[in-house]
Amino acid sequence: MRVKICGITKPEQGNAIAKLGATALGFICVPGSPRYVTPQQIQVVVNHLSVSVDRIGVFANTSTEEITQIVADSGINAVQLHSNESPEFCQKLRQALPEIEIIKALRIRTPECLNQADSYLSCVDTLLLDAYHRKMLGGTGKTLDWQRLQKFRPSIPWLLAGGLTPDNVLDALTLLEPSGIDLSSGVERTPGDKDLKKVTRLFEKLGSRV
Ligand SMILES: O=C(O)c1ccccc1NCC(=O)[C@H](O)[C@H](O)COP(=O)(O)O
Repeated sequence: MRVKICGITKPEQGNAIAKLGATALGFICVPGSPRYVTPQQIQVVVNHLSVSVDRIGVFANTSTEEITQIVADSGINAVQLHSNESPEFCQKLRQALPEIEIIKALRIRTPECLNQADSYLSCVDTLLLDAYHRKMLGGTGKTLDWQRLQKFRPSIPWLLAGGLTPDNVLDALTLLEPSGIDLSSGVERTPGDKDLKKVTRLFEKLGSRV
């Protein structure tokens, strides 16, 4: 199972989290987020990595040109689209960046929002389900209603996000079988400052599932 730890801002934390077992690190390329990092800051974290992990840039309504530039400048190998990007936009991005994994995040406000997934299946590699928040795009700490996701079985891989913590992750995984999980605020001290003790506890809980 993939384990993405998102909102990395510090090189030493990124490296430690990768060594603890994360298969992907997420970098917030959304100005205004308390976890925002520049392409140059991402590059420093990437250069510090002593193990191989996916490096996922998180974007919100950014142009294909800007994303392409940030990919070139930062060393990321996957792009997560976390706002209202259309399937047409995803298709355009795929043409611009054929070698890069494209992850489309769906923020689930009502059970009907899950139906949006169908229109992205042919133009992205991976889906991510996150909780909806009126004012924040991500990193909210809000959980999804896992019971209602039990019939969500898309034909492409998907990641479960939204309010996961070392304490509740096994409850979620008892109900659901995502291809991976994504955590941010549940393993932090403050936004952008990861708590390595919480990350360690997460991997202890996950055990052989990773
Ligand atoms: O984390 C942010 O600050 C953020 C800002 C703008 C767009 C997306 C953002 N995060 C996206 C993520 O992938 C988070 O890991 C995801 O929302 C889960 O966060 P959490 O509920 O805190 O585990």
